[in-house]
Amino acid sequence: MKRKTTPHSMAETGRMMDGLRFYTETVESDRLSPQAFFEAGEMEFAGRRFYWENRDKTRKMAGMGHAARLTSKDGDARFEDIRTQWQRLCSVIVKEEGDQSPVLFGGFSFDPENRRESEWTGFPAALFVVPQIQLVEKDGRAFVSINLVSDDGSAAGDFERLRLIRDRLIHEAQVKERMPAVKPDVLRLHEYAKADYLRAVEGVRDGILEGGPEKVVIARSIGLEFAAPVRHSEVLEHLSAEQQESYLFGLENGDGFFFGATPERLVKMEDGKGLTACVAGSIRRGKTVEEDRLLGEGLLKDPKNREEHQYVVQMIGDVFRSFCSDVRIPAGPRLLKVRDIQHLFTPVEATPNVGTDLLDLVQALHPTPALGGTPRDEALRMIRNNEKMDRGYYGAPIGWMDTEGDGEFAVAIRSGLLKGDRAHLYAGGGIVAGSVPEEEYKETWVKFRPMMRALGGVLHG
Ligand SMILES: C=C(O[C@@H]1C=C(C(=O)O)C=C[C@H]1O)C(=O)O
Ligand SMILES: [Mg+2]
Repeated sequence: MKRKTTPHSMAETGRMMDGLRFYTETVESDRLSPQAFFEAGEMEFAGRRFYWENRDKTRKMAGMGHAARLTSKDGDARFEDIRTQWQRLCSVIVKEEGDQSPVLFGGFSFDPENRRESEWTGFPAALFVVPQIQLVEKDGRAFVSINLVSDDGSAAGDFERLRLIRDRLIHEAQVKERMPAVKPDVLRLHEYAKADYLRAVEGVRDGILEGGPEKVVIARSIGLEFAAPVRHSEVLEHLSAEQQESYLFGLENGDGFFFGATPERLVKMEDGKGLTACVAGSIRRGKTVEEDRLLGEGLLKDPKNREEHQYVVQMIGDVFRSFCSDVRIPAGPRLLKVRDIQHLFTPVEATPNVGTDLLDLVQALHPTPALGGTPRDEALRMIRNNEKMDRGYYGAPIGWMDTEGDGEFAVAIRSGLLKGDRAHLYAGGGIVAGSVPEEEYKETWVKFRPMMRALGGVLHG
């Protein structure tokens, strides 16, 4: 491991003693499991960690501590608020050749206009963090960075302290016996307001039939109570073993841990390319190869599911055409099969216009009709009026950005909020004219399966 003795360019910049500086320093490490690293940070950084894996597993990240915590309470300006704060930090970065870009990781709430009191108290309209210690695994190589924001030139001592912690975390992640991951002991399952959910689906469907919006996504939540507080690293370990075709995310915010395994990309920016995906329309996996194939083929041909899907393709296409050139969308969907469910899937690629950044696309896309509906504003009003819950960060963008403008956001579905020995899990579905409430109810059970499986709950659907 390479070890620098001078805090990079701090020697020069430190002397200025004025103004904000954003220091970063990277070492490359071998043999480092990002999950073991996350777990190693439990004592020191509980409540201030995050975890991320993309779907193709070319990038895994663990973050500990907050070099900076960027938030916004303002529903309308939240994207701009985060962009402004991040750009300010990026403009004072002190970084040498070989240092990796620091990352900003976090998420947005689904609907900042939802003002219900809920389990989401303490999660602002936007919450992003720059970790003090960041592990990025890219194409199999592990880079550990220290990030430090300072405005009084006294960073050197803090840097030394963080180097010691970094080395200890690396060492623990490499050599310490990991605690065996066991499934939590579930005491109780709460099905909140099933009747309310069925009524909401029916009411929304009738509204659609009477000439209201064309599609509205209605969700519900269930609760689990455990015999003991559940360790966050264990949840991630189960999810990553069980949901290999999905993004994996975990964001700690004090005593809350928002986690999930989602198959749905919202948008990725890399090397001047913009990538997004339409994921909507669902059926369970078959018990045999043959049944699975038949279910998949049935899904591809099913008019109700094709309709759910098509609204998403239309809207995402419109957004991409207005922000990008060279937009490529396949003529029809294919299947996306993950452990517990199969979806209709249409990937989209384009070249973002000069001046369009990742947050522009996140803002314009959220929520797509995969989680909101068509037309968007009318659908959001119907969700607010019919869903008896607060989605919090469920269904909203979660992801990361670097200082170069690259990054990726996923749609935070197949997710839950864990607080000690309690968890809230969330799932919904796209309601269109042809939706049948009991069928939609069953579909939500299929979508609860990834979280239920990871948390030791009984699987339905
Ligand atoms: C709303 C969810 O998923 C969305 C709804 C789908 C559907 O109704 O077919 C499929 C994928 C997602 O677009 C969820 O998982 O909670
Ligand atoms: Mg559906």
